[in-house]
This record gives sequence, structure tokens and C-alpha cells, in this order.
Amino acid sequence: MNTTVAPIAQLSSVVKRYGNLTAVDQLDLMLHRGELLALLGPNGAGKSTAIGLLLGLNRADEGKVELFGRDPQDIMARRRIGVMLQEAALPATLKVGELIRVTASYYPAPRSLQESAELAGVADLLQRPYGKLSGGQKRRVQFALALCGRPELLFLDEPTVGMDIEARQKLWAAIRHLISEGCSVVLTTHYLEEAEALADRVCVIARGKVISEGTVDDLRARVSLKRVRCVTRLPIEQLMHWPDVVEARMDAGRAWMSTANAEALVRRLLHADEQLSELEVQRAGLAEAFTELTRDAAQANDTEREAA
Ligand SMILES: Nc1ncnc2c1ncn2[C@@H]1O[C@H](COP(=O)(O)OP(=O)(O)OP(=O)(O)O)[C@@H](O)[C@H]1O
Repeated sequence: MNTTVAPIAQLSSVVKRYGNLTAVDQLDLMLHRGELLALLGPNGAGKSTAIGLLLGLNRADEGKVELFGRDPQDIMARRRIGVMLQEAALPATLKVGELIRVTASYYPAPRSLQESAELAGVADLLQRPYGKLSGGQKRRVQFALALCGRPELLFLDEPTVGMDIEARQKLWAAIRHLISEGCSVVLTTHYLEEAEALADRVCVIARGKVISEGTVDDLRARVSLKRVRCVTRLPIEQLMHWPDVVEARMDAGRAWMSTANAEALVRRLLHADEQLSELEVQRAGLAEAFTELTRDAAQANDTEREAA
């Protein structure tokens, strides 16, 4: 990926307010050609607002927003993007094939109906009225509409909500295919394994600000937590109160703990349960990194407020 060329989408020191609420607060965001940027953050963090700004659906109160070096409302920029938002109001009576055909007609060099349908996994739904589809099928049709114009940049706002595991994995494969063709993607998701599976770069947003940014490995390395798993007779209710245990739960018959001091925890576990087996220690995943980063940001925010 060449990051020396101009970014294809950019927010520079952008502020967006809704009344007294600052949804996006001095946000800087940059997207380069051919990369998949995942925006992560708790509910209400400002991810959809940031996407709305890049799409020209919201106007910034301060700062600069650019899409292909232009104003996001410029038709020349808009023709180069595909969009799948969280909610889509599409005519219920139109058949899936008709919807894709109409949408594709707005673009200068669209994919064929067959190619769009196959990429999105909706080839068997083309004759069905959109309104009669299941939630997961509707999401796949919305994905077909997002990609049918052969966009250079795709915005996917929580694309796999409501999809079963097989449909989700097919959509991930389709996204990888689009990226291999040179398409860039901005993705928001609450499924951290989705970001882990797809993202070149992850940007964690909380309260309208970027609190951490880097590759999935960078973010993992930034937190000190490790995962400890084992089969033990020690009750989980007891383990969750041990010193150094940040989180503890049962998962598929095993105790699962996260800790910043794996050595001390392992010593204590072996001492307390001589029958303990299947012990595993692993680096934290993106899920633990995300929990720790957003918790730290919330604590820093509280400390700032108390000091003010
Ligand atoms: N049109 C609006 N009017 C008023 N407040 C809004 C509007 N849109 C968003 N907000 C508020 O702005 C903040 C950021 O919302 P946003 O939808 O961008 O968050 P998000 O990170 O996408 O959340 P989620 O993960 O729940 O989708 C929230 O507090 C939300 O209530």
C-alpha cells in the first residue's frame, strides 16, 4: 500500500455537534487507496457520524472533509463510492434484480447484474420482492447495491448484523475480493473478529475522538493483557475476585481469564488446583485490547472532568 500519495478520503480536525452534544470532536481520519480501515468504538462513539460526514449526509461544524480531493456532495466524488448504511429504506415491491439494475444505472461503469449478484451471494434471490426477504437476505442485497457500481471506495456500516456465520464468511470473502481489485473500504463493526479478519488498519473512536490507531497487531501489542485458559475445579465466581484477574468467565467448559500478570496467576492456579489441566496462555486478542483501550479512555476523561 502506498501511503505517500494523497488520501482518497480525509477528515481534518472535524467537529460535528448536535445541539449541546459533540458527536465528533476534532477528528482526523485518513484513508489510502486499497486499504480497509475499520472504525471501532462503543455505541454512540461517533462512527456513523464520521461516515455521514464523509458521505456528505452531514455537514461539519468545523474542519475539512474531502472525498477524492473534493467536497463529498460533489457528484464526481459520489459516483466513485458505494454505500451500505445501518438502515436502508428500499421499495418493498421491487424485485431484487430490478433494484440492482436501477442502482447500477446511476454509475458510469457498473458491474453486470450477474457479477454483482454472485459477489453478494444473492443470485438465487433476483426474482424475489425485496420486502419479502429475511433480515440477513436484505443485508446481502444492500451489499449487492453497494458494490454494483464498481466503486473505488466502499462504506460498510455494520454490514454483517443479522447474518448467519456462513453468510458472514461469504461477505468477508467478497470484501477481500474487492480489495484485491484495488477497492478501498471503510468498515464499522462491533464484531471484533470481523476487524481482526479484514482490517489493514483499525481506528478506535470514543466520545468523538480517535483514542488509538494502528494495525490489529499494533493494538494488541499496546495492551498488556494476556489470556489464561484451563480446565479447573475452582469456581469461576471465586476466580473473578482473585488479584490480577481483570475478567473471568466460563467458555466451552473451560475457565477463561484475562490478566496483566500471567505468571503470578498461573502459579496461583497450579497451587490452588493440583488437578488443573489444559493450561494455555495467549496474547490478548483485539477484543481485550479494545476493552482496555476504551476503559482507559473513559477513565482519562473522568479524571479530566474532575480536575476541571
Ligand atoms: N441526527 C442526530 N441528532 C442528534 N444526535 C445525534 C444524531 N445522530 C447521532 N447523534 C448522537 O451523536 C452521537 C454519535 O452517534 P453515532 O451514531 O455517530 O455513534 P456510533 O459510534 O455510530 O454508534 P453505534 O455503534 O451505536 O452505531 C450519539 O450520542 C448519538 O446519539
